[in-house]
Amino acid sequence: MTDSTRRQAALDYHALPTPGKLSVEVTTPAQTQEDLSLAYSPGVAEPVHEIAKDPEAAYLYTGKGNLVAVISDGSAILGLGNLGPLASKPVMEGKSLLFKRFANINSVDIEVDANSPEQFIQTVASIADTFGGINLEDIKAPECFHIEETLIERCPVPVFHDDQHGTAIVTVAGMLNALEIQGKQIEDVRIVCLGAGAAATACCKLLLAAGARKEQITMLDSRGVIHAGRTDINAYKGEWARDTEMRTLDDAIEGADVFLGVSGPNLLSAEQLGRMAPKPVVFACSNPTPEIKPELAHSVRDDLIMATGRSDYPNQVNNVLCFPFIFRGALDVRAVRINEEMKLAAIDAIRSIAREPVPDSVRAAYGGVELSFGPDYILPKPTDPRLLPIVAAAVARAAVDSGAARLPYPQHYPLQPL
Ligand SMILES: NC(=O)C1=CN([C@@H]2O[C@H](COP(=O)(O)OP(=O)(O)OC[C@H]3O[C@@H](n4cnc5c(N)ncnc54)[C@H](OP(=O)(O)O)[C@@H]3O)[C@@H](O)[C@H]2O)C=CC1
Ligand SMILES: CC(=O)C(=O)O
Ligand SMILES: [Mg+2]
Repeated sequence: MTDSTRRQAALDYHALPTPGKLSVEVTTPAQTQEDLSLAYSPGVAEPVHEIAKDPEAAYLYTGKGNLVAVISDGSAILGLGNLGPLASKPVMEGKSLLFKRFANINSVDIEVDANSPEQFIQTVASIADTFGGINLEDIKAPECFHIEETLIERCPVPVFHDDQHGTAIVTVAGMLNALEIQGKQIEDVRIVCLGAGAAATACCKLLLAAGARKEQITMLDSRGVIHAGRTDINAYKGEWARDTEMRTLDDAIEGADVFLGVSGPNLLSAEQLGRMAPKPVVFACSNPTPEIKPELAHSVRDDLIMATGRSDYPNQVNNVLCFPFIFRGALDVRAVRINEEMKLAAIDAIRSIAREPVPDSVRAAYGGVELSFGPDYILPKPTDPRLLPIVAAAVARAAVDSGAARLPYPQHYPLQPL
C-alpha cells in the first residue's frame, strides 16, 4: 500500500459507513406504551429514589458499572504533539472502540478544552461518578502527573492514565520476554530511554520494580541526557538525573543493551543502532512513526529484537494489550483504585500468554503467519481471545488480595473469550 492509499483508506475508515467508529445501543424494550412508562416517566422515578437513598444502587439500575470514560485534553496526541482536544477525538473514539471490542466495556470519549490543569481536574472530578472508571489519555507531562494524582484522590472510581501505566505494563511484559530470548538479565542491562514524559517516567519506574537498576538507566528529553548538572528540569525528571559525562543520545547509545523510545518519530539513526551492544532490544514505541523504522533497523543488524507501537509490524508494544483487560478486572470487583499489585499481575498474565501456542483465529487475523515465542513474537496479539479471561482474572484476583476490591472475586470468572 502506498502512503497516499493508506491515508485515504484511514480517512474512509473513519468517514464510512457513518462518521466515527462507535454508536450507542438500547438494551431494554422500548416499543410500547408500557415499555416507555417503565423506561421513562413514570417508571424511571423508582431507580432515581433508590440511588438517592443509596449511591451503590447506581450499579444495579444504570450502566455505570460497565462504563468507562476516555478523557483527554489533546496535549500529547500519540507522538503527534499538542494538537488540542478536538483533534484528539479520533484517538479517544479509537480507545473506546478497543474497550468495547476487547473487553465488552461501554465507553465514551470526552475531550476537554481546559485552560489549566486545575480546570481539567475540576471538569473530570465533577463528572467522574457517572462512570465505573476513568481512563485518562494523551495528556502531556509534567501536567499529567499532578492531574492523575489529584483525580485518584478526588474521584470515587478508579482513575488510570493509560499512557503512563498501560504503556508501562505492556513495555515491562515485552521487555522481560525479549531479554529472556536475548539471554540477558534485567538486573544487568544498560537501558537508554529516549523521552522523559508520561510514558517514559512510568515505564522506567516499572522497569525498576521488575529488577532494572536505576544507575543503568539513562533517560533523555528533547535537550539531551537527564544528568545531575541540568538546571532546566522539573522534579519528575530530576528523579532520573545521573551523575554522568554523557550528554547526547550519541553518547548514551554506545554499548547500550536496550533502547526504549517513547519520544517522537525517526530519532534513532541506523548508525546509533549499530553501536548498541550485541543482541540489543529496541522498543521504538512512538506512534504512529517509531523512533526507527523496523526495515531500517533490520537492515543494520540481525541480532536485535525490534518492537513498535504499531499493528502492522511484528511485536506491537502498545497499551491496547492492557487497558481493556485491566479495567475489566477492576470493574468486575468494583476496585476503588488500580494499584501496583494489579499492575504487576497484569504484567505476568500478559507475558505468560506469549509463551503458549497461538490460537488459529489469531494467526488468521494476522495473515496466517507463524507465531511462536521468539524474536518476532514477544507479546500476544491484541486480538488474542485469551487476554480477556487471563488478564482480567489476574487483575481481579490481585485487587481482592490487596484489599482494593469492594466485591469478592467474581463467581462468573474466568470470562468466556469474546
Ligand atoms: N506504544 C505505546 O503504547 C505508547 C506510545 N507512546 C508514545 O510515546 C511518545 C510520548 O508520549 P507521552 O509520554 O504520552 O508524551 P509526553 O508529552 O508526556 O512526553 C514526550 C517526551 O518526549 C520527549 N521528546 C520529544 N522530542 C524529543 C527528542 N527529539 N529527543 C528526545 N526526547 C524528545 C519530550 O521531551 P521534553 O520533556 O524535553 O519536551 C518528552 O519528554 C509518543 O510518541 C507516543 O506515541 C505513548 C504511550 C503509549
Ligand atoms: C498508544 C498510545 O496511547 C499513544 O501512542 O499515545
Ligand atoms: Mg496515548
